[in-house]
Amino acid sequence: METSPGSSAHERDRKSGYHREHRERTRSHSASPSRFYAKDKRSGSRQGTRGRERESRDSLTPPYKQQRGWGSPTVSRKGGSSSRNHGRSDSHRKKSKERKRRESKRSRSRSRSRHRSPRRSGSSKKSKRRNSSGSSSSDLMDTSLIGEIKKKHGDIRSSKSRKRGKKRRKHSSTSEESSSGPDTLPVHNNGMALTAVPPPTSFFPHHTLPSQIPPPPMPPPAPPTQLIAPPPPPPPFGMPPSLGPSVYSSTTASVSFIALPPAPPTTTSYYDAASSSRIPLPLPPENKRMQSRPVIITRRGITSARPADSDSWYKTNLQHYEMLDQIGEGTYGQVYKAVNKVTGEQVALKRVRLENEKEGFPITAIREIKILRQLHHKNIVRLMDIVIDDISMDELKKTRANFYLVFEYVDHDLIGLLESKELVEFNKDQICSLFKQLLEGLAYIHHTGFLHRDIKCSNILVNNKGELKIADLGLARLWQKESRLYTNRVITLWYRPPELLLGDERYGPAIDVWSAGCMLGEMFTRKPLFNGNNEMGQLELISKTCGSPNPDFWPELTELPVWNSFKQRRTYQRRIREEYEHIMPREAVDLLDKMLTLNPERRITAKDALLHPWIRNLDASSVQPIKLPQHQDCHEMWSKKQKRSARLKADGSGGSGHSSRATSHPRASSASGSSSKTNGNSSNNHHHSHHHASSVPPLAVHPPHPPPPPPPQPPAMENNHHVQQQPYQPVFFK
Ligand SMILES: Nc1ncnc2c1ncn2[C@@H]1O[C@H](COP(=O)(O)OP(=O)(O)OP(=O)(O)O)[C@@H](O)[C@H]1O
Repeated sequence: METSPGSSAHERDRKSGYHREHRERTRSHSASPSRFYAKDKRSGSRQGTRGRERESRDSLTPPYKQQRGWGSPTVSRKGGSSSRNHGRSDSHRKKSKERKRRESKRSRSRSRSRHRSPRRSGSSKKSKRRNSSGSSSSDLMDTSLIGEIKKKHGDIRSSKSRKRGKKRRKHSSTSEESSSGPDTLPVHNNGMALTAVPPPTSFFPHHTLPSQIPPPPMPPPAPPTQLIAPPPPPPPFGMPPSLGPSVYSSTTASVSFIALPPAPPTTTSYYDAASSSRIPLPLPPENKRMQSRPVIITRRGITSARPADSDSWYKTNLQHYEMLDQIGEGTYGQVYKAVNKVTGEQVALKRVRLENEKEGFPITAIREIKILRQLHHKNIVRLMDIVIDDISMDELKKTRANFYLVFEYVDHDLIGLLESKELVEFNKDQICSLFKQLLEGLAYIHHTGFLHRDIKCSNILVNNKGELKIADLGLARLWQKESRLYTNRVITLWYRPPELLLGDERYGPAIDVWSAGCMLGEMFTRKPLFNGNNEMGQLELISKTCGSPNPDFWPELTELPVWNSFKQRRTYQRRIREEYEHIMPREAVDLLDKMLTLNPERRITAKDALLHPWIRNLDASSVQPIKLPQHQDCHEMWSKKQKRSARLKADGSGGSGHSSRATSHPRASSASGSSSKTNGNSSNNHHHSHHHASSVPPLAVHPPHPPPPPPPQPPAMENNHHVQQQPYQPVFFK
């Protein structure tokens, strides 16, 4: 696989990515977090804290898939032919002994020559090559946006090469024609190329099997195909997948086929950076699209195939969404609340800034897309689509199109809730319930072979039903024990574990467990456990509560790069229990103690934490639903604005001083109060008439909601989380 260790991509990573990463790391090693944040916000990437750009395009295919041949069902043609031979010799055995001997001799030599025949092996190779002609292996693995668009919309080669392809196909058999081209692309399973088992013809009556493949033996009479759902009529333009594909399952095959309803033709086009032009994307004929693009779902493991709804990707553009509010300021762009104009479904649009043309699409965004497409879990935010601006050629010459990741919308983030003390209260069972969901999502991420590397309260989303979703996988990466060094400049400082602070580059899932442990304490105290200003300060704070790092119980400590230069003012004893026993239930403190173990080798895993008595003994039926503010979405950005305006009021300065930064943009004042709760519930609400056309700049037109009384914040909280000090950026949508 292109991304597996030892492959060329991996080698490239090692040679270029790692060295670049290492150089940059040494250059910026001692930057303080405040510098990181400032730099982050200026440059659009949190390099200092998170090292997003430093890591090379690493393997994003989890090892559990690589090792177990995930989703790669293959048909053994050999098996078919050899069984035919057996059948034939069986029939001859019944005849005279002499004849049988001669016949079996002949059959043996025939079978030998069949295996040796260069023509046959050549043709089989050729057929493989031909089969992949419509989609070369690189094409198959091409999960780039353009690659995806190609797959989605068919062949976008130049007309010249199309003609060439046509000529070539003329000489080949009809079956070859049917096996090449965009409508017969081998199927992807989460970015993995799959050798698709040819579906029984009953699934796709018009599907022509390739003639160069020797006819398979007659299968044993299969039980009739079970129709689970009849194919629905084609959805209207832009209608999302909720209308769903029809699922056919075969009890004989190890795969299921999802026959997707024919999608209506669209007029999508894409911007080709090389030619600086907008290229229309031709679509394959409607009838072909349904028949020959089965999605294969393997029956094993946690993750199945790409979600069926990914088939609707790239069929919409920004015009399908109505922007409502800005809800977050991300590393590579703003996050907006929006609504799908057709379905009324609320979504979060994460804008991908393409500031530097040379750098192209940010690697963090590519990572987030690739990884999220492989993770399907109720506690991980769902990536639904990727859309681009729909702008004219003239506009494109002057500016650049924006990409938007379309996520399911989640009403609140945890930091927004924790900081809204007047609005939200949690009891210990509710905290336990939320934390259990966090552990479930995290255990899943680790089980699939990834590290999140940025677990913190603002990346944990909670909807009005009390469901928790882990978000922001821009820093996540595939992890393989002992495989290579990783940058230690990941995880926001306050949630960063001691091994990373001491320069460890061979870390593992334990880093996320530490961050989650910090969150557990924070959910009870409503303030960060360790809010250091720099790495050494952070270590000092950790040591005060968790005890000083000591090689006696952490032998690998002496091998860590920073250990020798790490001078502590004094030696601290561990006092987690003393500090938290009066705030948290005793069992929760015990779990906290295990999660905040200094030695990562001894730290509890997410999976084991789920078995901890505090989590395991939670009686879900006795947990009262959390009373979440239905009238107000609580996100970090909103919360910061509340604090800022409270401070302004307290100062009585009325907008002078640094606060003028926050309102410097003409739209900022209306925007700042406009974290409007437009639709009450989180999903599938039909948008109300007061939503405005997307051609109107959304931030300017929404009447601000009356903000709740600003919570009085202790001064210590002011620097707790990333304060988004930047003024709103004006955004104009077509
Ligand atoms: N699906 C979503 N639904 C609702 N709000 C969201 C969603 N995704 C993100 N947000 C909000 O936007 C904020 C920033 O999003 P996110 O963390 O994904 O962006 P980022 O670029 O990675 O930011 P950061 O640099 O802070 O990690 C989140 O803290 C959250 O408040």
